[in-house]
Amino acid sequence: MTPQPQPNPVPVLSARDLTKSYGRTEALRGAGIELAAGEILAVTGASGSGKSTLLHCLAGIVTPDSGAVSYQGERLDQAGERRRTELRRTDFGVVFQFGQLVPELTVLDNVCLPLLLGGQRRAAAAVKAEEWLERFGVRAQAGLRPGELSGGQGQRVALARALVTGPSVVFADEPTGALDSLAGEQAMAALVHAAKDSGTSILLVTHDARVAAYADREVVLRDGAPVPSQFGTPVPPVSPAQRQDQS
Ligand SMILES: Nc1ncnc2c1ncn2[C@@H]1O[C@H](COP(=O)(O)OP(=O)(O)OP(=O)(O)O)[C@@H](O)[C@H]1O
Repeated sequence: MTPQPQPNPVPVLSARDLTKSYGRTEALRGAGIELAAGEILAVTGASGSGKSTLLHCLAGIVTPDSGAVSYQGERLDQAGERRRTELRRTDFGVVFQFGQLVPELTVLDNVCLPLLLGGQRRAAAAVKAEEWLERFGVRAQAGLRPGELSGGQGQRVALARALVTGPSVVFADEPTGALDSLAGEQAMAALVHAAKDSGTSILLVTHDARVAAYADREVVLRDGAPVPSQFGTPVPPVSPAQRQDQS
């Protein structure tokens, strides 16, 4: 018998029985999920199935109507806005489809920003930011402004900014959704490499099977709840050669 994937006994992040409605729309209907330390989990599903809402609840951006969200044993759904903002600054990294870089700041300053907000000195922040720009292959662009970057470069800068604080969890909502397939592949490969290197967990929302193939495990949402089981199914490994074939 094929062994069934088991949830990590002490997940870094977990949610159970989440519900969330917007007016009469039930975005989440009893959704549960567990994310292990260092795990890359893809949340997939049709448009409107509740993927982004689930990510927002897990990241403490949205408060569920009912159910529990726990981060390292702390109830996020019961935490105040100040604590949730603090966690997003210190423990979580967030990246969306459009990187949301600050257009007036240089690439380097964009990546320094979360460190400066966390109280680090500028010189130390710049050293760290340059390291992460290097890891994502965009150090040469450090002095440019976001408007001068290609879509792929901009998204890799956004990923560097999400990881520069050394978060435990990165929430990535369609991080390659605005990119062509090659740029998307490069950004995903860089993200997975960096996360595995630093032991960062990633919650990855995507509707793209090729992006989901980078994950360790996949949970499919349908109508606001996971199918077929709360703990998801492992994603079959996809070799780089197969990925090339698919692009
Ligand atoms: N802020 C909001 N106000 C009103 N309705 C919302 C809001 N956010 C989400 N919804 C609704 O909740 C449902 C789930 O939306 P959600 O964005 O979570 O789905 P999704 O799976 O991420 O979709 P997509 O893949 O299209 O981004 C949808 O019917 C959506 O219209």
